[in-house]
Amino acid sequence: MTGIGIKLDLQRKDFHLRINTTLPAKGVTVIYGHSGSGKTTLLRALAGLENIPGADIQFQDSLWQKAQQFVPVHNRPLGYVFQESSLFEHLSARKNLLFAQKRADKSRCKIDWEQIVELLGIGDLLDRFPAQLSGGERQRVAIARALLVQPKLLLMDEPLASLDQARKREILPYLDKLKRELDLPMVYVTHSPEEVAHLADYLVVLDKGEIVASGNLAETLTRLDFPIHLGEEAGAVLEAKVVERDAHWGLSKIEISGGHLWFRDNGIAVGEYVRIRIFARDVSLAVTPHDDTSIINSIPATVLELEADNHKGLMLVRLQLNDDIIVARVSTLSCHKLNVEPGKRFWAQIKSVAIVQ
Ligand SMILES: Nc1ncnc2c1ncn2[C@@H]1O[C@H](COP(=O)(O)OP(=O)(O)OP(=O)(O)O)[C@@H](O)[C@H]1O
Repeated sequence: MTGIGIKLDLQRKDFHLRINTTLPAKGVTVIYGHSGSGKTTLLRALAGLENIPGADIQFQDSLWQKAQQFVPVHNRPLGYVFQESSLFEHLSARKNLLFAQKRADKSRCKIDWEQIVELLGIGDLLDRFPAQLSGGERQRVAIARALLVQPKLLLMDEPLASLDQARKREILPYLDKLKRELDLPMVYVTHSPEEVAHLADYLVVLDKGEIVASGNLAETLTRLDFPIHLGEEAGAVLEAKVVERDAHWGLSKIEISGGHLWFRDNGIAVGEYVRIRIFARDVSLAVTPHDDTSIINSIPATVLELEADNHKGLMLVRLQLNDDIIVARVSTLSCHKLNVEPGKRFWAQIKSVAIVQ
């Protein structure tokens, strides 16, 4: 098996957790849901911090739990980062890291000290004790410590939850870097839409102990039957690369799978990858590409499906642009006039693009 198989059924007073899924063993899987939906319990069961009778847990070819067999947490090759950093208070940051390094399985020394210290920007903090670190710095050291155990899987349970907004913004780029530079699968629990937009490759949405949606981020976010709104609006998150900057007009050109888009330049260098959000309200449809409108972005798109929005005058239309999917909010009248139906080709006019930062 190539993924992470999880099957469990747990009844606790009025809380019932029922999971039967296979998560990818690559990239970042985000488990997203409201408080009390069962995210932490699921992560703890996967880690072996919780022994749920009858559960089946398999990581690639290794059985971690089945019938009477239960591999305890210290024998599972994983790193765990908690909501509040669990550093040893009496040890300096360096000694906390050395402790992890000693515990590491020497046969798997893939992640090296220098690389981790550099990636997490903690070189200047190593001689400080946890009490001398800010919340964000402590979490960076805690992540480094989890990585120096040389895990095959990194589990993170709301690692930014105890931080204020400014500190969260400070740490997200480090998590982005880890994701891009380490070939390490991660399962990341959060109830923050911002962290989903930033980090998720695969999304699992939990509600009252059940998975109500799961799949690749683009697929899951753009579902019309169960719209998951990151923030106040339906929309899509896409990966893009900055390919040109036009200083004269103050614009940047980014490449997505279906073509390119221009948006307000915000200083990101050519060659950098970014994630962008395109809200359904900013996408309209046209039969032909226009140059008589103020909208500069027009991309060929095929209608996948459409569904009534929560107002009868509006429809949500799911559109395929090569490998990417976006959603447009269009009036029911326009859908009727333009005869919008699955399989038809249009030009998606995209009014604005938000960079996920
Ligand atoms: N050890 C326990 N004993 C009894 N009930 C528990 C225990 N741990 C969690 N629960 C209950 O199980 C349910 C799911 O809790 P869990 O912590 O998994 O949710 P969560 O989605 O991670 O929530 P949050 O985002 O608030 O951390 C809640 O109703 C919680 O009160």
